[in-house]
Amino acid sequence: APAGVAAPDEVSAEQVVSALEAAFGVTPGERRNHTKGTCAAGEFVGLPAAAAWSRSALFSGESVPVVARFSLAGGNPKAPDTAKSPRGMALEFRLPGGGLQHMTMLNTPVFGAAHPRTFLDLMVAMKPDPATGKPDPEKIKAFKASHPDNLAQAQFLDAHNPPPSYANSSYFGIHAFWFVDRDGQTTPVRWRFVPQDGEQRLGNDELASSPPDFLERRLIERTAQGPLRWDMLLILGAPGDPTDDPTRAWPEDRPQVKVGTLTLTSATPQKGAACEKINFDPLVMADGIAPSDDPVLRFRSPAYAASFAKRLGGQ
Ligand code: HEM
Repeated sequence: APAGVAAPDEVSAEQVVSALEAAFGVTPGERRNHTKGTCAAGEFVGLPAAAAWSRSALFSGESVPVVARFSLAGGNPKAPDTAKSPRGMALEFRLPGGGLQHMTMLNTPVFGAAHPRTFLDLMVAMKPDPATGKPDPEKIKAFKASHPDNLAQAQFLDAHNPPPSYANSSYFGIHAFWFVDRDGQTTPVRWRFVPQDGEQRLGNDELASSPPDFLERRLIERTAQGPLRWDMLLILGAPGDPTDDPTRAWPEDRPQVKVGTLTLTSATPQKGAACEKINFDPLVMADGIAPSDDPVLRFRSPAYAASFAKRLGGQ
């Protein structure tokens, strides 16, 4: 970059967390992003056939306890459950021997930023205009025009209404990761969790008529009725597939293999529950799964740490 101009990735975690705070305000003691959420718990059973690609203890075939958190994107603790924004599913797998594996996913197949700079610029553009209390449409327009890497996720969110329940959505790992087998051979992969309850979306009429809060209640009711399951699908990358760009999907014809099933058996409001004080940093990984060189994946870790440190300190 020319002198005095920041290179695309010269963005600090503190800058991004400050921009989230300016865009959404601060709820003391709470997450700076994905503030509204619900805890859940259950187990994951991996398929031993996945050992062909990963030696992770996830795929031993034994039951692995899971602490989960579902959420709405953004720092608004009162975000309406009809908002056409991403929904999150964060999983902490508690492996035998004490190891941890995190998967922190969204219900969009791609992300809205190829670099941390794009995410920062979006948060800056979303800061409410003091005159209206709302983001300035001109600033959003200018952001979109100057950040084409935001387009794919924005188009997906535009074209797909949100789900009526957290239980009726797929969740995508979005980034590429490396699976590492027993011999140290690596395979580029992506993954998604597909609901056995089926994918559903609110109709436009329901979008207009639904109350602001229904996701938490429906998840609690659904898990009280019986086990709630997602299949974990592994998508195998081919040579040349991008592993460093979360805004670009891989071709649809890549092999998809079922590698396990997540079962959730309970859900509770987040206050005081097990998921509340977890930092679902996606770089918390156990042996057998490794991060790609995706700059957004790498940046998430310090950003989550900055938010986590503040909220643990009561800020
Ligand atoms: C530049 C990119 C990103 C930044 C700066 C960012 C920032 C953050 C921050 C600060 C938090 C709150 C952390 C905490 O206090 O515990 C958060 C939560 C979350 N993020 Fe991101 N994020 C980014 C990209 C992504 C991507 C690509 C995904 C999905 C693939 C994602 C999914 C989530 C989810 C699901 C949560 C809620 C986790 C929980 O329930 O605790 N984020 N993000």
